[in-house]
Amino acid sequence: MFVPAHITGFFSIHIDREVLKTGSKGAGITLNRGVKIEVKEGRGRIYYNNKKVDICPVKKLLPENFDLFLTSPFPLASGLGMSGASALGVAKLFYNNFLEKAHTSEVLCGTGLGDVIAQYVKGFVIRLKPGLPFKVLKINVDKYVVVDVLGKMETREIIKDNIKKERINRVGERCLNELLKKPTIENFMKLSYRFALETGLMDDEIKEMCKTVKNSSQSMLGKTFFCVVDRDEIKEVCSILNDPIICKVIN
Ligand SMILES: Nc1ncnc2c1ncn2[C@@H]1O[C@H](COP(=O)(O)OP(=O)(O)O)[C@@H](O)[C@H]1O
Ligand SMILES: CC(C)(COP(=O)(O)O)[C@@H](O)C(=O)O
Repeated sequence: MFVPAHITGFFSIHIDREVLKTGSKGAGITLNRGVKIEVKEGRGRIYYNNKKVDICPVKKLLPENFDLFLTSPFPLASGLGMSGASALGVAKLFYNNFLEKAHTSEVLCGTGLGDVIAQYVKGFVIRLKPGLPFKVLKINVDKYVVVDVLGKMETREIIKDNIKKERINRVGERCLNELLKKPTIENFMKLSYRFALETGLMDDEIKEMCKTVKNSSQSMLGKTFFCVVDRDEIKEVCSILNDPIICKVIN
């Protein structure tokens, strides 16, 4: 079982009394790299790249008589939707209503708001309303994405902070309105960079990297640089990055 990574460029947070209706609006891209999911009979243990871990949304979904083995080129908490991908993958294996189960577990754990929906839809995904049933604009793009993970950021700490949430929502709503006027991947990247700066979430090191690479920003919510490039730009971009991972948008 494979579930794609998802990079959110910008978003706004929408909490509803009903968990299913809780989620985010915003935009992001799904990648041809993500999480490989395998299960064996066991005792409810979760392994991520062979290391025993506790991933809240996955724990809520994994039956106690199975062990779960997750493999990914991306670390957890790097803003690439690894928690959402892991939850969606496990839900697909054990539940008919897998989308609702995965979305609900992410929301209840505070580890995600819209990743699961984007990872289900794939492509360049503009989320027009929070939660389920989803309402999205899906755009297929033929682009490469180069990712450079510089560190970690715990999603839960950010989306549960009311001061940060206010800034995220004010800037995120504005970015969505702007993107809908011109729904191109280039405009998405420009607005993602603006979002990272104006919310104060932009890491200084990533800000410097973005000055040298066009169509680049920081993945939300993580300390991860990403840029959208054409094939003939890959070599030059990789030459200035620390540990580049080359992906493609998966449609
Ligand atoms: N070594 C680890 N580093 C970061 N998160 C971890 C680790 N082990 C388990 N976790 C859990 O993984 C989940 C990461 O979720 P999140 O911050 O949304 O990351 P992502 O951006 O990859 O989706 C959290 O539930 C966190 O507690
Ligand atoms: C941005 C975020 C709230 C978190 O994403 P991640 O850190 O990758 O779990 C995402 O779920 C979204 O709603 O767009």
